[in-house]
Amino acid sequence: MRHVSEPAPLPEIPVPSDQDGIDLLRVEIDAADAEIVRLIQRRTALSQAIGQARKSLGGPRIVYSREMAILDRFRALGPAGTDLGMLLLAMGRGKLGRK
Ligand SMILES: C=C(O[C@@H]1C=C(C(=O)O)C=C[C@H]1O)C(=O)O
Repeated sequence: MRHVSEPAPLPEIPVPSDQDGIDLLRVEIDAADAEIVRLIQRRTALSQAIGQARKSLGGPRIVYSREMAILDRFRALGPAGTDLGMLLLAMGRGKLGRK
């Protein structure tokens, strides 16, 4: 099976000393947010496709061991990271996640 490799470490960001420097960082934040939204949409679609496949194959709705492994990765971002990971898992469940 193909594995997605870990992304390269991020370069340090020098603290800007003027408004132009701040504006430049804001351009990068806007680009990062757009990419984050795109990736969340992609992640949600991937998760829902797997959920639908498992439903039609008669498998479980949720695989807790896999979800724990995913939350481990988000733990690197601190307590808010775990919350974020849980939100992403909930988005992936979509209709399947509702009782
Ligand atoms: C997508 C899957 O199904 C569910 C959704 C997951 C997710 O969004 O990452 C993880 C585990 C399962 O509860 C999977 O098993 O990989």
